[in-house]
Amino acid sequence: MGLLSIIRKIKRKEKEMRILMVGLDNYGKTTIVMKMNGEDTSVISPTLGFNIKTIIYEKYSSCFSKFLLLF
Ligand SMILES: Nc1nc2c(ncn2[C@@H]2O[C@H](COP(=O)(O)OP(=O)(O)OP(=O)(O)O)[C@@H](O)[C@H]2O)c(=O)[nH]1
Ligand SMILES: [Mg+2]
Repeated sequence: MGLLSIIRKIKRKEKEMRILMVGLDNYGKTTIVMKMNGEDTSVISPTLGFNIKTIIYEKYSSCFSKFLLLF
């Protein structure tokens, strides 16, 4: 069994989902992620660069990322 198949097997067991959130500035991406995580959303500042967050929801752990796209 190769290393890649071992990693795939572990990931399948963990039921990990990776979600990439991309959108225009000031569209509420961070607010959605913070609300889902039960965090206070009264003071939110613009995300600089990108942000990676892990949320444990029941058996699932989700990873949210925001990427800065450069053209
Ligand atoms: N009225 C209203 N305001 C919202 C809503 N969702 C977010 N906001 C506000 O919109 C502003 C921007 O929200 P953010 O969550 O920082 O948006 P973002 O997409 O992460 O922005 P960047 O990090 O700059 O890309 C904040 O002041 C929020 O309070 C909504 O559903 N309704
Ligand atoms: Mg943000």
